[in-house]
Amino acid sequence: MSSDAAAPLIEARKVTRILPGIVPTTLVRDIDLVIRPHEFVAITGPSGSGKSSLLYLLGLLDMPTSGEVLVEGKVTTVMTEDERALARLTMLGFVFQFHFLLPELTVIGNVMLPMRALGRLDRDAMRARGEMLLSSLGLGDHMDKRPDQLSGGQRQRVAVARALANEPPVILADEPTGSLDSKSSAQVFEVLRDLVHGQGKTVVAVTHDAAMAERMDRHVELLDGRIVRDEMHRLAPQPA
Ligand SMILES: Nc1ncnc2c1ncn2[C@@H]1O[C@H](COP(=O)(O)OP(=O)(O)OP(=O)(O)O)[C@@H](O)[C@H]1O
Repeated sequence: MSSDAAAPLIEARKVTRILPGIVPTTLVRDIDLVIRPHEFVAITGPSGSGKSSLLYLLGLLDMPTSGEVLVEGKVTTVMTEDERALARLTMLGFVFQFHFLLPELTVIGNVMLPMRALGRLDRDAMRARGEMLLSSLGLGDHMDKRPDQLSGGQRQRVAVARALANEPPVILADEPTGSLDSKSSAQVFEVLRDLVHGQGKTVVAVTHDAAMAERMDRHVELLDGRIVRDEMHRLAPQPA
């Protein structure tokens, strides 16, 4: 393995996030965490332990009160908002518990949104890429439907396709199976697992599901905003 292959994709260094107020709320405290290529990382912990807050900080959707988040070795706190937005669009894909698809757009229209925001492809190329992504996720017959014509599991797979639109190396998922029945949940889990083991992506997913966390490669557990466990279950697979 070259040293480049193991270079961190995302790194939190002594990250603390405190919400100001009459009684300030500490969301996470003193988080040190290194996310490397091809990792499949579960973030678990009791309700209110700071899982979503940590994911938002790693995803540059929120800023630390102190400490640094680095993306590909670059300190993001000193970036301009435009530079952070570019890092988000190119490096990170997001999947949330509730899919957040735009109801007025078709499935393919939703998947093309991040490509439009980045503005690097023309319309035909965006559509072709969207079709390829949706077909690869078993949604080839649903591209021109609206999100409300799909099942919950299908909607969540559309959300995964949208997260992959700009080919980011990292997918951050907040309870991606939290609103699904067990069959759809298993399907979405397999999609995420294949992103790592089949396509060499990195997936970091917040989950309440202990069984799901045990099936992922690394398990980070939070309690009261701090990391209390960080275990590798198995080595991250290297791409062929
Ligand atoms: N905007 C906010 N205003 C006030 N308190 C907040 C806000 N966001 C989060 N908190 C508090 O910060 C703590 C951490 O919240 P966070 O959502 O990160 O936890 P979590 O582990 O993801 O919880 P859950 O599993 O219930 O989603 C909680 O005590 C929460 O109530």
